[in-house]
Amino acid sequence: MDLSEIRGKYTTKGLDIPDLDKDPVKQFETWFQDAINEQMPEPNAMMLATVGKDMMPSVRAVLLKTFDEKGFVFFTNYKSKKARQIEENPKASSLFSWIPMERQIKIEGSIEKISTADSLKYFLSRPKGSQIGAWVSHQSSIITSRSLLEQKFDEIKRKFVKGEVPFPDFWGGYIIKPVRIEFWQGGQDRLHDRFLYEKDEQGSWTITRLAP
Ligand SMILES: Cc1cc2nc3c(=O)[nH]c(=O)nc-3n(C[C@H](O)[C@H](O)[C@H](O)COP(=O)(O)O)c2cc1C
Repeated sequence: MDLSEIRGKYTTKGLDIPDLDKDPVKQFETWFQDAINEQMPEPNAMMLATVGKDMMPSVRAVLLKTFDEKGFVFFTNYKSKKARQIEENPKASSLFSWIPMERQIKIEGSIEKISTADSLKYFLSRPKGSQIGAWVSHQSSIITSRSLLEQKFDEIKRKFVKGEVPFPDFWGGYIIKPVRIEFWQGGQDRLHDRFLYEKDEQGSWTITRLAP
């Protein structure tokens, strides 16, 4: 299959430093709101890359659930492959790719578990089916069939038919604390705009333009 002629045309007009907020989290919020307004499917889906001690990178989608000056939070299974990699090497890179808008945002930083209290708060806000789902799946382990998964779901559903689904201690949130955030916007003739925010030792952000 020859893919050499597949090539998008980027048309967005140029972007400059004065167009950007000095605070990358505010800039992220503006672009995130644009992605919602433009009805991007699952606008909060981000690709999360982690690398364990074997140095082999691994990437997968997760859903961003909150963000603020402290960082970017998603939820997952604390026994998954990504959790093991994070334990071995608490650094992550994540990517929001809103290609129909000719935009991407890359976030890099350290990563750590959020507090159990915050994970619990979010767990309680989830629909019961998702709460049960968290119990069913030993995420990233090998399973022999889908029917086993469905059986387990039914079993757990029956078990917790009355009352609340207990909070699994192997499930919760991670926060990426960014040190670098890059905003990319496509431009004509591959003259894309790239702006890199970097956090200095004092915690202030500097912005530089990168070659596309
Ligand atoms: C759009 C989308 C959103 C996802 N969101 C999450 C999520 O928020 N948390 C999660 O653990 N897995 C999520 N997944 C599944 C992950 O991509 C992945 O399969 C799973 O977390 C296991 O990854 P690991 O084996 O690398 O740990 C999502 C998948 C897709 C396609």
